[in-house]
Amino acid sequence: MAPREGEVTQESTDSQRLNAGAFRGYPALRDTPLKSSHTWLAGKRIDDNIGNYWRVHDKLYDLSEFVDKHPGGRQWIELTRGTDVTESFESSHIGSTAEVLLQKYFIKNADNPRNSPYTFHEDGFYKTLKRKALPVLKEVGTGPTRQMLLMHDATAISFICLCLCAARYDSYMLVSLAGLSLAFTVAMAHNFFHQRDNFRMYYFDLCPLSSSEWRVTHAISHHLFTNSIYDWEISALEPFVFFLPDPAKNKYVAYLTIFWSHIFYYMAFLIEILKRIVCICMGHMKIRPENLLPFIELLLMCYLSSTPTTAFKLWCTMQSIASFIFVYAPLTGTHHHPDIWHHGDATRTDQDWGLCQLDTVRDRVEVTGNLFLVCTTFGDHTLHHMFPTVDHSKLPYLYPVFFKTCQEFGIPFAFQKHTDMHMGFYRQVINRSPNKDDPGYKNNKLE
Ligand code: HEM
Repeated sequence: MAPREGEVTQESTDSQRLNAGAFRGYPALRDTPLKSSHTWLAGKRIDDNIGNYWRVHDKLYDLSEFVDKHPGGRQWIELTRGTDVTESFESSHIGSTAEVLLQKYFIKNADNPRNSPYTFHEDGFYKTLKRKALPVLKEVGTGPTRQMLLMHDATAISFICLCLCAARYDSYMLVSLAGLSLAFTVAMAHNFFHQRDNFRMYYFDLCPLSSSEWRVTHAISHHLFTNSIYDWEISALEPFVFFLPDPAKNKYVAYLTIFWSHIFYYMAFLIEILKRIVCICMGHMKIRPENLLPFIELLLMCYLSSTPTTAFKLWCTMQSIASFIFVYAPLTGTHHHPDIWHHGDATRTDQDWGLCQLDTVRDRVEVTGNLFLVCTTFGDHTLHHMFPTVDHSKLPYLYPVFFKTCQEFGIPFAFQKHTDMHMGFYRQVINRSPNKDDPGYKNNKLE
């Protein structure tokens, strides 16, 4: 698709193979070698070009006074200064309280059109769905159920116990179980870092990933611009894993991806530590207290194990197993398949944000209906993308209104089989042919 009028061209270079699609320009700093939340936000500030304000739709607001008052926590507002937060604002709040409050901070109308192509029309899919979801959520609430809290605390406690026992007895069997518990704990913590500040979101930091970093690279970037060139999770693995259907994609590298993606699953957590150290040294990040949790685990294991070398080996084994389990499920089960929209594929004419989200995500039938499997393997993913701040334990209540809205808008929503999604992931990483068909569900199933 041709770039729109007024395209931001100063950031584009000849080395960029991809066009901007429906966005105004190719994202600034997208191809920087060390990709982090810092570089993504810095790039977005350049592209959105609104100075020190916050943009919601076509208006600019000064939220400086609101940072400490935000019920969702100061970080969401603080981090997004100088950017267009329309998608975050719309998807994080279900009722009208935030919208009414926002008027207090109005400064002026924006001079330029939004960089993002997504729309939120009152009669569009997303706003209609939100209106239908509101009475349901008023009745059941948006926060976690007791079962959810107990399940999460139980996996966290079992992780700590297994990790310490593994070190005490130098046991690779126990440390493998600790790795499994860690993966479950971290996956469930993903549910919590999307919500208002709460201590369970820090369970995410029990592994070398960072909840604070993921609020940007995952909650703000991936969730709002899924599978587009603004999705950090798409650009972060390039050039090793190239998800976009680019005809210029190197065929041999693409096939090799199938091989090295398996190594990546194991290494992701350990690579993250090296990346964090480099980012801290470059001044892109500050050490946060929760970042020290994996090192505290290592120190405790050194204290209990026969030798520090054994403890280190056990710790690396535990983190690698957790890494494999945590990374594998979302990567192969949610967003990647040749029939799912990726930047470069034909785009729908109606760019309603909710409809575009539907084009980029699928749900596996095998995990739906089981809260533990949903939370540990990224199930109920479509509804989670529509309502990221609603707890996973409350999402099932939204299926009736979701199905009804899909029916109203002629969307033949259907669950997929895990094997279809799994094979689709490998087909997508070697896929070099952009989809010319309209995106969306086709004949109710993926091939
Ligand atoms: C930068 C974009 C923003 C993000 C990512 C964000 C995120 C969040 C989150 C995660 C929650 C907690 C939801 C929950 O757990 O129930 C929340 C609640 C809330 N936020 Fe924001 N927020 C943003 C901007 C704003 C702005 C600009 C306002 C108003 C000026 C606002 C007002 C509120 C209010 C009133 C709540 C309480 C729940 C509600 O009434 O919807 N937020 N926000």
